[in-house]
Amino acid sequence: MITAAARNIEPLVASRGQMPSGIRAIGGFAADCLAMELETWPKPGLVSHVDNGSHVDMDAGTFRRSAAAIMPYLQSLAEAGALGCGMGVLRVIGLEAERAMLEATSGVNTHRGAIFGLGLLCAAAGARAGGLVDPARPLGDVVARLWGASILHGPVLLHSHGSVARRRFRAGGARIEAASGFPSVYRIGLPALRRTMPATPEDAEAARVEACFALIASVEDTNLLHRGGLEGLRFARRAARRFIDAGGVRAPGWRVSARWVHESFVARRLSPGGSADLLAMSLFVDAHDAPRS
Ligand SMILES: CC(C)(COP(=O)(O)OP(=O)(O)OC[C@H]1O[C@@H](n2cnc3c(N)ncnc32)[C@H](O[C@H]2O[C@H](COP(=O)(O)OP(=O)(O)OP(=O)(O)O)[C@@H](O)[C@H]2O)[C@@H]1O)[C@@H](O)C(=O)NCCC(=O)NCCS
Ligand SMILES: Nc1ncnc2[nH]cnc12
Repeated sequence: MITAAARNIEPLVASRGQMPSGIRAIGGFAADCLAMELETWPKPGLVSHVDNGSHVDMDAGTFRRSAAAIMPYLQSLAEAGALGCGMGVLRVIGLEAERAMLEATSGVNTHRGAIFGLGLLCAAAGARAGGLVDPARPLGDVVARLWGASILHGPVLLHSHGSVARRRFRAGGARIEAASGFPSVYRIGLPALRRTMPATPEDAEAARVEACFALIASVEDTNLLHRGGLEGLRFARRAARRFIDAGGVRAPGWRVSARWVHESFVARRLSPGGSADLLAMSLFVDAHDAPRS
């Protein structure tokens, strides 16, 4: 499928038919990672196939429509990465993806953070599969190396919830995370996924729950700051940390404790949307980067 953004970028269209199949699969797999994030429960305060968490304006259907709408743009980002495009082109595609998301959700922001972070990882996967960088280099390093400086010095959204929270609380947010090569993915999300070593589909969901809680326990999530201020961020991190320190999904009766944490977030209207995005990114990286020996 050729997106409006890709129509504006002639080399992308001209070379699409010649893209190796490994590159052609990147966008679809990234959308699968968004679906796996959604199909994870209990996830404190977040929307899932089971309930709407702390949200009244979106449900699982909204997220599914959003993921389907942005999938072709994630694929365009992979192809742009394979063609060696700079941040200017990636930003055009990213902004088009945000518009497609808002159209699919009737104006609700479901995946802006994921479009940005997962989108950059798709571009990095494209660059690596296209032979533009060392094939052993982790995707996060590829993002930092190829686009880190432009991410930090690019235009800033002045009125987003995230930018208000970042200014008010001096938080880093999605741009710092991406420009530094996604430390939360590599140091927190990915190790949590891998240490729980899924053997069955049910175990795979448990591994995603573990990674989600581990991320909430450490990420400076501007969504939590937006909804709950510093108090909300601290509450969320402490509750998630207690769950992990008590053994996480390896503790007997973990589902009951995880559900209790989920309900305590809903009672406070807290929603760690940044950690949800980082969970999807961890799943993407888990499949693309070999474990370090
Ligand atoms: C660079 C942008 C991402 C700019 O966005 P912004 O200025 O808003 O920056 P951040 O605050 O840093 O966060 C943006 C979103 O990223 C997620 N996020 C939050 N904290 C982190 C973190 N520490 N690390 C990584 N990611 C993080 C989070 O996204 C999720 O939350 C969104 C829902 O938010 P909101 O609408 O506020 O939701 P509600 O609480 O529901 O609102 P109300 O009900 O109260 O009304 C959702 O999207 C999740 O994904 C942050 O929101 C970027 O947007 C940008 O510059 N884009 C331009 C395009 C571009 O450059 N693209 C590059 C190539 S793809
Ligand atoms: N499952 C989810 N619930 C709420 N906000 C999110 N942002 C990204 N994924 C989310």
